[in-house]
Amino acid sequence: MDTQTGNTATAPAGKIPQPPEPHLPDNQWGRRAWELLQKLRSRAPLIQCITNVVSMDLMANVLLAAGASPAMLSSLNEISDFTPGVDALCINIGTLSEDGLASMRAAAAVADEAGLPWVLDPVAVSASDFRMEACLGLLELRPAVIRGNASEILGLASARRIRNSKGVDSSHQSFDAVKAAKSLSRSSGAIVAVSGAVDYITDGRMVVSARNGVSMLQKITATGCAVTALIAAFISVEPLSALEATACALSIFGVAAELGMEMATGPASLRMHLIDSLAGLNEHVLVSRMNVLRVS
Ligand SMILES: Nc1ncnc2c1ncn2[C@@H]1O[C@H](COP(=O)(O)OP(=O)(O)O)[C@@H](O)[C@H]1O
Ligand SMILES: Cc1ncsc1CCOP(=O)(O)O
Ligand SMILES: [Mg+2]
Repeated sequence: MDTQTGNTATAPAGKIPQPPEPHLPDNQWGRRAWELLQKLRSRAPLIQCITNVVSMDLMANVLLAAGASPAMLSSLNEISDFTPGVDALCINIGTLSEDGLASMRAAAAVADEAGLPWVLDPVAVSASDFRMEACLGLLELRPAVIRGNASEILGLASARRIRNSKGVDSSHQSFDAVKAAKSLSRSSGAIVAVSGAVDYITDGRMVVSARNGVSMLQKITATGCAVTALIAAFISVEPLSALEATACALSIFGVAAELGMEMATGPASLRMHLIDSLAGLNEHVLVSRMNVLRVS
């Protein structure tokens, strides 16, 4: 129940105020993830991605394999016609330009106004003042979820470019950014996910860890971008439980990578087998492999 209004229907994460989500027992995550994946497969939500040029192919294919319908439309001239009709929006600043930023702002403003959930991926936010300022401006348009690697979350949470950041890859471990993630979640109203060997997801109060995945994911470009888009797809079918939807998306992506790794001989074949494994994922395999635990 919304603690401020007394309504049983609550605003999606990012649309403050947001009461804490109830705590899901550790042994229920597999069942919950399967439920959400089935919803996604049956509804085929339309996910608009305004993203970097490196990631478009993998992102669209991961969304399709999961059951969503991706659309990489990004022209400013199309936002007012197209964005109000989407189920969720994914914004990724990986190859940011002036024009791209104008589209991102316009689309996020439409989403905010319409109550559509949207997700921010602050790629390499510490690389330039331009990126940092762009992200800080986008935060004002209330993303439901922010997903980044540890260096990105540390930078964005401090609102200052961190010195030891290294382009798009992380120079920190995910655990090192948990405190920053909680603080960013509280200041932005968004669910914040830090990816890495262990993924951490927080609503500013509780922290959940998702422990699936394989280290070779770091050797395939745009896996972080793709999992952010997957989060957008999951929150579109469960907007009132954005923390659970985010943890399930990260975990399902990790399980698909583990299954793919059993057939892969290197990063290129892992990319292919990950997509196949995601498309073919069944309940038994998902439930037996999922490894999500509440840590605080
Ligand atoms: N060492 C690792 N072991 C297992 N999974 C990993 C590892 N590093 C990253 N991942 C996974 O790879 C995906 C991309 O995460 P990450 O590399 O942190 O993002 P980015 O590509 O944005 O830097 C996530 O699903 C994450 O869980
Ligand atoms: C290599 C590169 N350069 C700009 S965006 C990009 C892709 C980054 O993808 P990810 O954040 O998923 O590693
Ligand atoms: Mg990234």
